[in-house]
Amino acid sequence: MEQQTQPIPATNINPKATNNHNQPSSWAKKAWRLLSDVRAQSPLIQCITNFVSMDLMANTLLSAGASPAMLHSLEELNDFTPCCRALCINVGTLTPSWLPSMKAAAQLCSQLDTPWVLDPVAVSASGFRLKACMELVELKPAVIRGNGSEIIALSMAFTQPSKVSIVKGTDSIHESVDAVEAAKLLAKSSGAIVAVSGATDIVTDGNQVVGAHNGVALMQKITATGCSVTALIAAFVAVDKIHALDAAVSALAVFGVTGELGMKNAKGPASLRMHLIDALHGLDEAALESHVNITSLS
Ligand SMILES: Nc1ncnc2c1ncn2[C@@H]1O[C@H](COP(=O)(O)OP(=O)(O)O)[C@@H](O)[C@H]1O
Ligand SMILES: Cc1ncsc1CCOP(=O)(O)O
Ligand SMILES: [Mg+2]
Repeated sequence: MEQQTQPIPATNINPKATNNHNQPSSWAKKAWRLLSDVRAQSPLIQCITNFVSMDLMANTLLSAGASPAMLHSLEELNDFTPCCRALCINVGTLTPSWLPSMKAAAQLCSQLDTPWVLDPVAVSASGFRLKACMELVELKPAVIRGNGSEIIALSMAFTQPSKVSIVKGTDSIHESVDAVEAAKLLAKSSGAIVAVSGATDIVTDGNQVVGAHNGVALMQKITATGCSVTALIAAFVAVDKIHALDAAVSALAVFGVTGELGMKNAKGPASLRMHLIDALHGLDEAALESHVNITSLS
């Protein structure tokens, strides 16, 4: 049953808040509708992801109401991938033996018009990884989500390959706002919605730029929060593939809000990890509406 809409406290109405209808509360309503659809439809989400993230990613999807499946065997794709509503590909612990599965699954999704989402973890850590990510981008992801350094490097690989800076770790050395132009270029060249996570999560289709300002800095100190929010984007895109930008913004905002709510009970990264999952599972419309902070950055 749909819950009653709560009035929004005046302090939560941001004059720059943006949406398709120019109504301040519209983004919160959209995010709530998408989360409700994920809970109602429980879309099956295939995740071909790194070993570090499998646990948190699966639990994040379950807490949101989706149905995660961490299947990556090439032999299973023809049977399994067509049953999925969306696919999440994450190159965090990439090896040559996994890449053919990633490409085959992405190709299947493109043929079936099933949305898929790419997380280019540590894209510039090696030439092998960078080439693999570029090949995956050619297979038309609906959304690419990375941190600032990853999006800058991946965008640069297509525009100025000789200038790709090597970032060896999985953590960003850039602020997300430093990656806006790179994200726009990557979105235009790939056709994907590009999302950059950070203190402000930025999402663009190459023209429109939206910022989601939720979350807490301690989320960076839990490994695989980035991977997990990418999978959450896949779940939101699964229930509204026509509006991938709205789905990506909403998923990032919802995850950020659960970080803020989880932080109320957390003592450090380990307990935040637990409380964040609990907060996602229990999130209601009133809490979402009063915390969501999304603005236009165009
Ligand atoms: N300084 C910050 N303040 C608030 N939230 C943050 C901050 N940095 C990262 N986050 C949040 O943490 C999650 C993971 O983002 P990030 O750390 O950028 O990804 P990755 O782990 O891939 O590097 C995202 O939901 C993001 O919004
Ligand atoms: C530490 C690490 N090493 C390879 S993948 C991975 C997890 C990265 O997760 P996230 O990008 O969400 O921090
Ligand atoms: Mg990451």
